[in-house]
Amino acid sequence: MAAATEHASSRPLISIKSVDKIYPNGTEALHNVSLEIPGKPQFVSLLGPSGCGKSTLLRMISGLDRHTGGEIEWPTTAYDYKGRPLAEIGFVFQEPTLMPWANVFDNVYLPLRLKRQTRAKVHDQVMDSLRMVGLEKFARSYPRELSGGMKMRVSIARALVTKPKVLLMDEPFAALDEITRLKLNNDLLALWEKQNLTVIFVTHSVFESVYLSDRIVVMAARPGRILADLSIDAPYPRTEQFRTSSLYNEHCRDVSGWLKQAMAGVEDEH
Ligand SMILES: Nc1ncnc2c1ncn2[C@@H]1O[C@H](COP(=O)(O)OP(=O)(O)OP(=O)(O)O)[C@@H](O)[C@H]1O
Repeated sequence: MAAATEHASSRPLISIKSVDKIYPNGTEALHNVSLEIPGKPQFVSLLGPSGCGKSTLLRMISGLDRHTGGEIEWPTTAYDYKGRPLAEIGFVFQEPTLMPWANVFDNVYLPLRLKRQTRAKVHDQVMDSLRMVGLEKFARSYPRELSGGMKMRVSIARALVTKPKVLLMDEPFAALDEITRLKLNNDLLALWEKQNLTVIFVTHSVFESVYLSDRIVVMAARPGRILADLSIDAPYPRTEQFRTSSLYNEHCRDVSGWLKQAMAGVEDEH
């Protein structure tokens, strides 16, 4: 049994092989994208200029949309009859997309309700998820009573309530003010370290990606493709001290260099 578990964790969680995506209007959003997400939890950022296919890649991984070429495999996970992975995936979008007529508890309960779980049965599970994001006291509040940062926390709690293996986040903090964003960066890292979770995080920000990630995948546009796969070898937990360190600055400089190349569409040796 131990050997089987060991074997499972040494296999990749997600294997993306030569994936293409051409939208029906002819836009080549992804060209020959290959990426392996290991079984051991990582914090991976997808960084790149507008239109390089970050959101498209996230949607392909989630199964929300189909690629037009190549393979996306989940070697340790079964598939449903439509070929979608049965691994629990949580998705957080830039907008919190909460139901305004439902309170915080019911918004977080939604994914479990869709799985036909009764409110009574999963009450503690929903409250645990709210506790993870520090909102257990706001279970009965309505979205209109919450700040932008709190709404985003509800959205994260909703994504985590099914205990996913993978959390896909599409520019989740882009619409928030700087202070709230920095606070949520720290909270997200604390959650990630506790939950045995893989996070795939889309961002435009070099600073945010270096602070959060142990791996940054830099993408370029026209067609969307991977330019660099970088590791950020700074230890966790990361704190304000890391943000002001020379190591952080070095990584930011390096990643900025790659981003500049991505924006210029230059693929020379870095
Ligand atoms: N449903 C669609 N139909 C046609 N083209 C699309 C569709 N969705 C995205 N695209 C195009 O595919 C390319 C990649 O888009 P995508 O949204 O994945 O990029 P992105 O890197 O996430 O951009 P941004 O950072 O601006 O969100 C763009 O040229 C976009 O216009």
